Amino acid sequence: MTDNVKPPLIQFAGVTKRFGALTVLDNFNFEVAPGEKVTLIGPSGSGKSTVLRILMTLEPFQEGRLTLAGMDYHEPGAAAPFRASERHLRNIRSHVGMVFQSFNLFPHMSVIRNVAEAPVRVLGLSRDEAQARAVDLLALVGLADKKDHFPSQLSGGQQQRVAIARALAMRPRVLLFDEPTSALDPQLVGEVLAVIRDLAHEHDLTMLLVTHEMRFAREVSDRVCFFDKGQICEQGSPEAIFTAPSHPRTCEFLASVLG
Ligand SMILES: Nc1ncnc2c1ncn2[C@@H]1O[C@H](COP(=O)(O)OP(=O)(O)OP(=O)(O)O)[C@@H](O)[C@H]1O
Repeated sequence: MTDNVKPPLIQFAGVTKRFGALTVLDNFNFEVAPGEKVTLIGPSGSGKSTVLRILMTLEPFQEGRLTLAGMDYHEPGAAAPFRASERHLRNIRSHVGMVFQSFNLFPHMSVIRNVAEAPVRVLGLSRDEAQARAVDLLALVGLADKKDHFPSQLSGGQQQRVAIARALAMRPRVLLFDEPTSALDPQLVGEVLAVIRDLAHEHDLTMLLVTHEMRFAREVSDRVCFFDKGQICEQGSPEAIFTAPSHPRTCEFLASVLG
């Protein structure tokens, strides 16, 4: 009989992360399979964003092991805090896309250049190749007609859709979303969630999301993890977590956010 279980794409093994005296992750273990869509939910300050920021190499961690597609974040003999050379971190980062709360577009570049720039500079694509890729991705997020606009000419929802296209342009192994709609006016949230929902349903991309949008988490996730004080207290299918949570902290949290 063949074993169909794929090795994890992401593996946190006993990771500890401290900010000075504050321990945010304590011996944290977490795996994500290729193609899986996983949502982290939980109270403010529980460490959800820190997990994404570590994956994006924006934060070092002190103990344990983290791998992405078999690549170890730490290099033997490399110095703290990252215990990896800048070159090594850059290589890992090129496989990870991240969409932040604030869209962080380059204000002086047109929309198409915002999307095409990193594939040229980091991946070495020709301008023509990168622009063709950008045109396709702008069509995917419904912004083909805005390619020559500048970020200041777009709504927040449109800017966030450009940020999604920009992250996809690097063809990442994993796409991270850190509260992608928190900075948006309520009437603009839907269009961004719709783009992410389509991506989740139609692509085999691995996605890790931190969101306070519970209905959305339920719709897009293969697995929902409830986070509290740097630990996953409970995890399971959206159905299991939202309709039959078993951990008292999950029940308390969901009662507070769902009313
Ligand atoms: N750069 C930093 N320096 C010091 N403490 C930090 C730093 N970044 C985060 N923290 C602390 O680490 C803890 C976890 O923060 P994190 O942002 O990961 O939580 P979160 O679950 O994503 O919360 P939220 O839902 O509010 O974004 C918090 O207590 C936060 O104050």
